[in-house]
This record gives sequence, structure tokens and C-alpha cells, in this order.
Amino acid sequence: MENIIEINNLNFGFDSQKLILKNVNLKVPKGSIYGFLGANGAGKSTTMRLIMGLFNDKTNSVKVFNQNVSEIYPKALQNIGALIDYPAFYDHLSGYDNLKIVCIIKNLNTQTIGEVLETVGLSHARNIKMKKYSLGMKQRLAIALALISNPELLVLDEPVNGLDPNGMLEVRELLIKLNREKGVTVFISSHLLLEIDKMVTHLGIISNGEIKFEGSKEQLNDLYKFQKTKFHLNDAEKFNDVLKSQYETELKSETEISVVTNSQMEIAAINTLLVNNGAQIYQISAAGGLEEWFMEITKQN
Ligand SMILES: Nc1ncnc2c1ncn2[C@@H]1O[C@H](COP(=O)(O)OP(=O)(O)OP(=O)(O)O)[C@@H](O)[C@H]1O
Repeated sequence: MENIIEINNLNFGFDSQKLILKNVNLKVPKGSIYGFLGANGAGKSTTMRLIMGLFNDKTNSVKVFNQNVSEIYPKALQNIGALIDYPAFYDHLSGYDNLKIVCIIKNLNTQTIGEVLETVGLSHARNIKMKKYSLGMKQRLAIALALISNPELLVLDEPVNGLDPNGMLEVRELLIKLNREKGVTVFISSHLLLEIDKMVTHLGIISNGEIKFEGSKEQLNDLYKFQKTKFHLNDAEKFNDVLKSQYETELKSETEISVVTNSQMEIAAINTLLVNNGAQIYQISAAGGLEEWFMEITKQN
């Protein structure tokens, strides 16, 4: 599959004393919605700025559209819509007029404004002054701004930050629509795993400047799904002794054991072993799931 963004062995720091990004490798397939996840300060914005050529990568480790970043800008900016910092809008002007100003400055056709406002669901508010826009509407106008040159790639840094669940839903539905209907590749950063998980096809997880996971959604699901399984049962201490020679276990309470498991078959085998040893099983459940797993791998250390 063709990659629209590719980063190979990137090391980057603002001074020679401290690396902010450490041996970062990242591949954003064309046509994907790629979620770039990490806690505050993990290095997401720095990576995005390097992709956009806003920070200088002297090592030529970052490629966009198969070319070194240092060679493609500013021309390639026509083909990339970016939302890195929240854009400065004029509050006393309408959404339409704000976009018009940008079109004039960038020498773009103002006729596309109507279509872009339609895409982001703001046609009804095109003549309303921005000061009356909700946060969700402002965010969608910011995305409209990124879309104005009809780009192939969208690079969005925390576009759902500060939005309420409704605003997040609006932005999510918009991005999925752009991806499905217009084939736009979306590279989106966030620290909100559960929100991002609802829209992405691919994920990269960064922690403390290092990529901890990269792959498709399916690969991610396979990875965390069977990691730990909780067995709720009688006399957990006794049955923990039964399991611990064969499995990696943790005694959680008098009635709970957590076991590292790698497949459904293994969960069934443990269950049989426990029952054959006289255990009464009350409940079997996955420990934590995606969010717990994410917290674990993004723990700053
Ligand atoms: N211009 C800069 N000069 C020096 N250090 C910086 C600069 N920009 C960012 N950093 C540092 O780089 C590290 C990564 O920051 P970055 O903004 O990339 O993280 P982030 O994952 O985007 O986090 P957040 O969600 O908080 O924006 C942080 O320790 C930050 O303090």
C-alpha cells in the first residue's frame, strides 16, 4: 500500500542535550484515517510540525507524498490541509467572509467556499457572525479552512480538543465522510483514545518521544484483546497457586485472579483447569480493555 506520510528513524531535539523524538518510524497509508495518539508532551505536535515543514528536519527522515519535506514546500501545501494551531478568525465577520479572506490571500477560487461550507455542515450559518458560532461550529470552520484548497491529505492536531460529546461526534462524522466520499487521507492527533478509536483505520501510539505501537485497527484489537483476563471465583488464593506455575497470574482479591492470556483457546483451557480443580467460576471478563492497555503503554517513564 502506498504511504502518503513516511517517517524513518527520526531523531529530533530542540537542542543537542535532549531528544524529543527518538527513532520514530511511522507510515500513514494513502486513504487511511490514521490516529496519532499519546499523552500530553509525548511528541505529537512536534512530529506534525516536522511533517508540515514548520520545524526543520536536517536528517531528511520525513517524507510526504514520497518526497523529502525539505523539497516539497511551499508548493505541496496546496495538497495538504492542516490544522496545527487554531486559526485566527475574525469574530465580527461571518464564516463565509472569514474563508473568503483566506481565499483572496492564497489566491484560491472563492467559488469553492459554498461547497466547503456544505461539506462541513455550515451552509445554514454561512452569513452568521463567528462570535455566535458554538465551539463545534468554529472547529468545523477551522476544518473548512483546511479543506479550501481541496487537499488530498489532512493533518489535524487535536481537532476535538475542548469539544463536548456532540461537537466531537460532528467532527468525527465529518472526517469519516471526507475520507469515504472524497478519499481524503486523515492524519489526526489526540490524547482521547476512545474517541479516536471510533473513526480510525490505523493507529500510532507515541509515548515520551517513542513509538510504542503502530498498525491497523485490526492489529491493535488482536494485541490488546486477550492480554489479561479476570477470573472471578471462590478462594482465589488457592486457585492462583494452581495456575501460577503455568501462567502469568496476579492475585487481585479474595475472589479475583488476573491472568495474561494470548488466545480464546487459552481462556477456555484455564477455565477447564480451574473447574477440574473444584473452582466455582462466577465471571470471566477482559481486564480493562483498550483504554487500560493504552494507559499502560503511554505511562511516562
Ligand atoms: N519549541 C519548543 N522548544 C523546546 N521544547 C519544545 C518545543 N515544543 C515542544 N517542546 C517540548 O517537546 C516535548 C513534546 O511536545 P509536543 O508539543 O510535541 O507534545 P504533544 O504530544 O503534542 O503534547 P500536547 O498534547 O501537550 O500538545 C515536550 O516536552 C515539550 O515541552
